[in-house]
Amino acid sequence: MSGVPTRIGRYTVARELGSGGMGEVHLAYTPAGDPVAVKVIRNDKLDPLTRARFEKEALIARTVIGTNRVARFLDADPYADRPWLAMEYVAGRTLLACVDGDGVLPLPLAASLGALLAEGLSAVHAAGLLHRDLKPQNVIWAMTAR
Ligand SMILES: Nc1ncnc2c1ncn2[C@@H]1O[C@H](COP(=O)(O)OP(=O)(O)OP(=O)(O)O)[C@@H](O)[C@H]1O
Repeated sequence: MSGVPTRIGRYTVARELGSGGMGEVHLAYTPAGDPVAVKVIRNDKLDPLTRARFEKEALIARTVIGTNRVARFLDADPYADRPWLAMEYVAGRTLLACVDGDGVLPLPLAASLGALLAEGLSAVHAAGLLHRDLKPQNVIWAMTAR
């Protein structure tokens, strides 16, 4: 973890789940012990432009509704020293890990997955947000039915 505090907002950080161009995503827990995923802007991305983009995304993310194909927005502080956004933790494997581990998806499964992704993306677009980075690392095959 690059200088990430052990507490972010009311959440206790447990471990890093992954990282991307703008931030790191951590598994953290609420005071009640429920898991959440908290995205924090990377130390080297605290420039005004990235902050402004993150602020806009956090504002819009709370308006994504009507789908359980997108991790639910919970809370955010885009004005913190290290701006953060908390969302529902989705336990499972990324699509990349599934394909790397198990091989290419059978066609009917790939087609169903495409339909589910389109459902999630259309809810994101309806909220006025462009994903801009849909890739197998960002698709999580949830362990439990949703
Ligand atoms: N809600 C979540 N629940 C569980 N794991 C998650 C969640 N969100 C992200 N992750 C994990 O964290 C990794 C990094 O996510 P992140 O959103 O930072 O990816 P990115 O799109 O590459 O980043 P960026 O938007 O900064 O370019 C994902 O590949 C996934 O494994």
